[in-house]
Amino acid sequence: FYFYSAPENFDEEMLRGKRVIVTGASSGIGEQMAYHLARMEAHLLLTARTEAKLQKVVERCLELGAASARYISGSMDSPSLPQQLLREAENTWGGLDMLILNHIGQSSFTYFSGDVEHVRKLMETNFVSYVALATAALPMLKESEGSIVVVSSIAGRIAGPFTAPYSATKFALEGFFSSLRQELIIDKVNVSITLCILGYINTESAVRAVSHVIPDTPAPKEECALEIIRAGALRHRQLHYPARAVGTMLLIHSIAPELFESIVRGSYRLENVRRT
Ligand SMILES: NC(=O)C1=CN([C@@H]2O[C@H](COP(=O)(O)OP(=O)(O)OC[C@H]3O[C@@H](n4cnc5c(N)ncnc54)[C@H](OP(=O)(O)O)[C@@H]3O)[C@@H](O)[C@H]2O)C=CC1
Ligand SMILES: CC(C)CCC[C@@H](C)[C@H]1CC[C@H]2[C@@H]3C(=O)C=C4C[C@@H](O)CC[C@]4(C)[C@H]3CC[C@]12C
Repeated sequence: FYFYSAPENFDEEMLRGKRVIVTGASSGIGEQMAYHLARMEAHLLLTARTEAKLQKVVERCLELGAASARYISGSMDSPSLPQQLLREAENTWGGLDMLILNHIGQSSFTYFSGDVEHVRKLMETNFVSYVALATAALPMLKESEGSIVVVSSIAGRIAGPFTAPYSATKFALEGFFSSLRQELIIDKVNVSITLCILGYINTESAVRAVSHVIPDTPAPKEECALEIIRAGALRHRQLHYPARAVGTMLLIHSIAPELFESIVRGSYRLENVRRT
């Protein structure tokens, strides 16, 4: 389960002075990752659409001890932003050590409405932009023997109802980055790729989207963010968080998929699913 040349133990010092890009850093797990990295004295380049929120996150990062912190705002459905971001890293740092791909476009937890245009756009935001960012970052990551961290979901491994477009984008990520990882190994390029398989996390947007349907208690975003950074720094190929819940779901699904799916459907408050 470990990428070659993986260090054994995590030490927060590993991130000190490292040059890190975090996408989707204005809220949720991305914001929490920025705060952890700031505490660890990393150099930060953050991105999301909302400038006012990014400004506040950058301020807080500087208070927490970031070696430096700046942001570029913009939408990842625009094809120019990935290049712009990596150019900024090159110009200000002359390199990059870690690329954390975390942003997602808005999607609602409901029956597939038939909106194909939404699927096209979500693919662009949640998947194609990840490919574009990784592609633009690879030359610098090769040079630094750095890391790519891809934040995905259990919904990118096992599809439940009400997440059809979102699940599709997350399944795509695993296909692309698992293939790319092997090409890097064949080419003896020491850039690690960590895929994060997350369960339900207590970010504002997730709780708002699903708490009326899913009665489970979500896991804490702060711990989740730290585990993602840890897995990336240790060059692990995969992270399950929360480990026990995600591990159990994957295991049961692999043994008895139909039974698993019916248990999931049975646990939802279906009468509360909004039909729009
Ligand atoms: N929370 C959960 O239960 C789970 C989350 N995950 C994964 O974790 C990651 C983070 O999720 P979470 O923290 O909950 O999400 P949030 O909704 O809290 O954060 C999403 C981030 O992406 C940004 N964003 C939204 N639209 C765009 C866009 N078009 N272009 C660029 N940035 C955009 C948002 O900022 P802004 O609006 O300012 O652009 C925000 O910073 C995602 O990859 C998600 O799939 C996986 C499993 C479960
Ligand atoms: C294998 C699964 C069928 C088991 C059920 C686990 C459920 C409870 C968990 C696992 C993954 C979770 C979703 C997720 O990954 C990300 C988002 C995006 C966010 O904007 C809105 C919430 C949403 C849809 C989460 C909703 C809750 C999900 C389905």
